[in-house]
Amino acid sequence: MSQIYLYDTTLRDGTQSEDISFLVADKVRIAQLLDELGIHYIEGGWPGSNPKDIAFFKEIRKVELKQAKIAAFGSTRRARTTPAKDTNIRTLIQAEPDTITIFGKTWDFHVREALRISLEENLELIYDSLAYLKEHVDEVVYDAEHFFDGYKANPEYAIKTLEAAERAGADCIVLCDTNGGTLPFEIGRIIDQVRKQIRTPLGIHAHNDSECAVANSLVAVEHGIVHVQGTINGFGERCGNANLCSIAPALNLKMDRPCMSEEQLRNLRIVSRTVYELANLVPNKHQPYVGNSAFAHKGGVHVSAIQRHPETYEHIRPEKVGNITRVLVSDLSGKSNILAKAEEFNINLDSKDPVTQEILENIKDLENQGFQFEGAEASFELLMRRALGTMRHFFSVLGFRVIDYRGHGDARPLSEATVRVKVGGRIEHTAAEGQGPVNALDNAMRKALESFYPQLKDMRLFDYKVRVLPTGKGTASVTRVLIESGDRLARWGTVGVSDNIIDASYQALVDAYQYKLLQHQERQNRQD
Ligand SMILES: CC(=O)SCCNC(=O)CCNC(=O)[C@H](O)C(C)(C)COP(=O)(O)OP(=O)(O)OC[C@H]1O[C@@H](n2cnc3c(N)ncnc32)[C@H](O)[C@@H]1OP(=O)(O)O
Ligand SMILES: CC(=O)C(=O)O
Repeated sequence: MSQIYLYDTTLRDGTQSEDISFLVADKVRIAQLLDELGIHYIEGGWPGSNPKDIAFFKEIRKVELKQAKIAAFGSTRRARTTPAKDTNIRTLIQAEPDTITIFGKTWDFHVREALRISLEENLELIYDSLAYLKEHVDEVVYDAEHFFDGYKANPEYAIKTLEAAERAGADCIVLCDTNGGTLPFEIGRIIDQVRKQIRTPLGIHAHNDSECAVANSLVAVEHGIVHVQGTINGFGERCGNANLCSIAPALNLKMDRPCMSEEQLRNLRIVSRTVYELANLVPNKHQPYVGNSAFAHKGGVHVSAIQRHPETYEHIRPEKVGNITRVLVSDLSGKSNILAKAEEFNINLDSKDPVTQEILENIKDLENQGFQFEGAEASFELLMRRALGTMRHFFSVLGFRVIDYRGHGDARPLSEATVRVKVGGRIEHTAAEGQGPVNALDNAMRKALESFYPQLKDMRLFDYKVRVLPTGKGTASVTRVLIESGDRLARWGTVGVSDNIIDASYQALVDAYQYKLLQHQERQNRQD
C-alpha cells in the first residue's frame, strides 16, 4: 500500500480562520513542531498575499528542519497575463520553497462568475501556470478548488481541468471540498471515477462545513488518495479544515496506514496545545483524541468498567496520542469514581468502608445545592480528607467583615475587609483594602495567614468564575464561585456556593489556601 503524505496548512488555511493570526516567529515555531511531529509538507503561507508570509519563507530557510518540505501557496496566473509576468507566480518562485502549491478553478460556475473568463481560458491558466512553475521548482502541487461541487455540476469540465494539470506536469492533484458541503458517501464514488481518468497521485483538502472533513479525508484514503491536507486542531476558513489531530491517529492506529512514528504520535497532544497557545485560543476540551475530556469519564457505570478494563469505554489507549484517562466526580458518580479519585490523591479508601458511601452521598447532596466538583478537584480532595478525619486543621476563620463604600461623587468604590483567624492558640486580626470586595478579603486573609505560613506568598489566583444558579430569585439567587489558583508547581480548582456572593467566594478562597498548605506539607513529608 502507498505511503500517505500529510500536508499541513495551519500556517495558511489555518490563518484564514476568524480570530487566528500568527506572528512570523509563531509560524516558525509551529513549523518546527510540525517537522518534529513528522508532518511531510508544511504550507507556510501565500507569499503573494502579505509581507509577513514573505518574511516567513526567508526565516524558515535559516532553520534546519529534520524532514518536512516547505510549501508556498498561491493561485494560477491572472487572466490576460503570462506566468512570467504574473506577480503572484513570481513571488512564489522568489520565496524559494521546496514545493509550490497553486489552486485553480474546477467548477464552471466559478469560472464564469468569480473569474469571469471563458472555460477554455481557465484551462490555459491552469496549464501554463503549472508548466511554468514546473520549470522553476522540483515539485508542484495542484489544488483543484471546489472539485467535488464542480464535478457534480459538470463532470466533463471538472475532469478537463485535472487533465490540464496532469499534462502540465503537476506532481500531485488535490481534490478540494472547498465549501465543505460534500458528504462521505459522495467522496468515495467521485474519487473512483476520477481515478479511472487521472494517473497523477491524488490528494484531498476537505473543509468542515458539514462536519465531515475528517470522515471525508479518511474515506478518500480508503479510495486511493495518497496526500492528505489538513490543519492542527482543524483551524481554517469558516468552520475549519480537516483536523490532522484526528486524521493522524486514525491512519496510524485504526487504518494501518502509519504516517508518523509511534513516538511522534505521542507528541500529538502537546503539539495541539502549543498551537492553541500560540493562536491565543482556549483549547477545545472536547476535541477528539487530544482534548482534556477525550478520555474523561463521568458516569459511574463507565468508571466502574474502565477500572476493570480501560477498553470498555476508551476507543484507543490515550497514552498513544499523549493524553491521559481522567475520572470526574459529580452527581452522576458511583463508588467507583470516588475510589478512582482516592487512588489518584494517594488516599487509602476501601469500597466496603462506610465512609466511601458517605462521601458519595455528600457529593450528590452538595451538587444538588449547586456545588460542582468537576472544575474543583481540590475542594473534592479536601472534602474526602475531612470525611476520613485525616485533614490537618491549618487554621480556622473566627469571622470576617467586608465593606464596600461608594460616596456621592467618588471616582471608585472603596473595598475593605477585616478578618479574625486562629492558628494553633494564636488569634490574628487584620484588615486590608482591595480592588473589589473579594480581592480585599483575599488580601486580608493572606495578611493574617502569611506570618504563620509564608509558603502562601507564592500562591496566585488565576481565574475567578461566578455562575448565578437558576432559582428565579434575581439578585437573591444562589451563586457558585469557582476559583483556579496555583503556584510554581501546580494549579488547582476550588468551589463555594451561597446566596451571598462574598460568602461563596470566601468558601472557595479558604479551600484554595488549605489545599496549598496541604500540598506543601505533603511535599515536605516526602522530602523527610
Ligand atoms: C479556497 C481558498 O481558500 S484560496 C485561498 C484564499 N486565501 C486568501 O484569499 C488569502 C490571501 N489573499 C490575499 O491576500 C488577496 O486576496 C490577494 C493578494 C491574493 C489578491 O488581492 P487583490 O488583487 O486585491 O484581489 P481580491 O482579493 O480583491 O480578488 C481576488 C482576485 O483573484 C482572482 N482569482 C481568484 N481565484 C483565482 C485563480 N484560481 N486564478 C487566478 N486568479 C484568481 C479573482 O478573479 C480576483 O481578481 P480580479 O479582481 O482581477 O478579478
Ligand atoms: C485550496 C483551498 O484552500 C480550498 O480549496 O479550500
